[in-house]
Amino acid sequence: MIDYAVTDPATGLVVKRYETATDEQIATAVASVGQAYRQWRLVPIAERAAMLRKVADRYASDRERLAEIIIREMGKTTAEALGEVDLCVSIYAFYADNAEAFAADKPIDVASGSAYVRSEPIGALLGIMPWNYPYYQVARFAAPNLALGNTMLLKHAPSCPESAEAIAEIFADAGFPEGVYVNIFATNEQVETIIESPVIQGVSLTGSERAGRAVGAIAGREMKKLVLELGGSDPFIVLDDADLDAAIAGAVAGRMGNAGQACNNSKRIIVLDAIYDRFVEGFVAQVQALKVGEPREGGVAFGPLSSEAAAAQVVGQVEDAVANGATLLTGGGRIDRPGAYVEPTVIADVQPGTRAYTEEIFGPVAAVYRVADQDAAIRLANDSPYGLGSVIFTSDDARAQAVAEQLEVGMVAINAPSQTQADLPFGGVKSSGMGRELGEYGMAEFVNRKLIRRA
Ligand SMILES: O=CCCCC(=O)O
Repeated sequence: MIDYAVTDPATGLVVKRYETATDEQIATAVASVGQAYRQWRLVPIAERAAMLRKVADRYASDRERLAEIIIREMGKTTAEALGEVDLCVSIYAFYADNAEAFAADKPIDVASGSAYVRSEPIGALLGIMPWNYPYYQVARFAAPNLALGNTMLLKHAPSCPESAEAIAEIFADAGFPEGVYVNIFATNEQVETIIESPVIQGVSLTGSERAGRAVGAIAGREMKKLVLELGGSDPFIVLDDADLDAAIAGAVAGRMGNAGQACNNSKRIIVLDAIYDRFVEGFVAQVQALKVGEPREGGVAFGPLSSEAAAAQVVGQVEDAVANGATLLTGGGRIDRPGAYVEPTVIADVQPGTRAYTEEIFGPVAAVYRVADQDAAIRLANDSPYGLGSVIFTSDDARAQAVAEQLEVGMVAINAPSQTQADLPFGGVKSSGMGRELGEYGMAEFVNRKLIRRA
């Protein structure tokens, strides 16, 4: 049985417990999103967009209170929590401004007669979202799909029930009719039943590869459209002509943001031999200088990890790496204080075939790799089951372009750490998932592109 509860990772104390839904409540919720869809799809898109604008305004006006909820739920720093709320403002505003244009009819040139494609919603959807960005993960699924006319059930992470309720309340206050956005505290068994329901036409999951495979298997069996945004072990490639200071600062920010708990953190720092020693010296010094502490304290780089289990898992992965030939350059352990704190860590010499080489490490641990040249960097970058994002630092744009074209990933950032924007598509290939969120592409997944032609 999943236990929905807020447990403050800075103290380990349970703040509040929530009731898991009964099977009857789930059945009612499924029926309600199915019924609401019939009306919601007929509401003019401009009216749906206007409601999203109200959602954006509410995130903006309530940002401190909303930020405090996620600090308590998963230990994010105040600055990062406020940053996440602001990102949500931009996402809801982006779809409020652009949904109508994205959904406009698309004429097709035909030899005879006329034809166009109309973008229609497909029905009620299920969203399954994780704890690492409790508001933002929901926003990038909900905003484009509500604008398009789909309705949705939202199953949030068991550790995020307070933010899950806050999100549902914001939609209700913004005027979304009952049944258009419905939060559910569901079990995994109930999730399977929901996907099996003929009411549900699609599933979007952001989370672990394991969860993605489990939900994907059910959705595949039931022939439900699927978007998966899973893990990553993003390469951060530093070529020998890179601006070293910028690359070091970018690698620290790209790896340690959100305490290293983002799918698109730069988890593997791949550095050309010619500058490796200088890079590592500067990188380790900056990682050691990071202040880790109570998430509400000014100047902290990060607070605790999301839970005791998360901290134990990360430290276990580092210990396993070191036991299998990796070198610990700094950190590697728990911080001696109550709460799920882990030291900022750098490891080198990670051996192919070991867990740290292939697994995603979801915490403040950077693995640095020395490679002989650009081709070796590309080979190593692609030697991963994942293919989400990537970063290239070089002062030669032609080299950046050549490397970008050879990386097996969904996103490439040149001379800057990965940064999410409402208007840019987000997603990966290989075990990082399928489909795209954000930008125009984010409204192009759960859509019926209906052809209408005339003789
Ligand atoms: O875990 C994935 C979160 C993505 C964070 C981002 O978009 O920056």
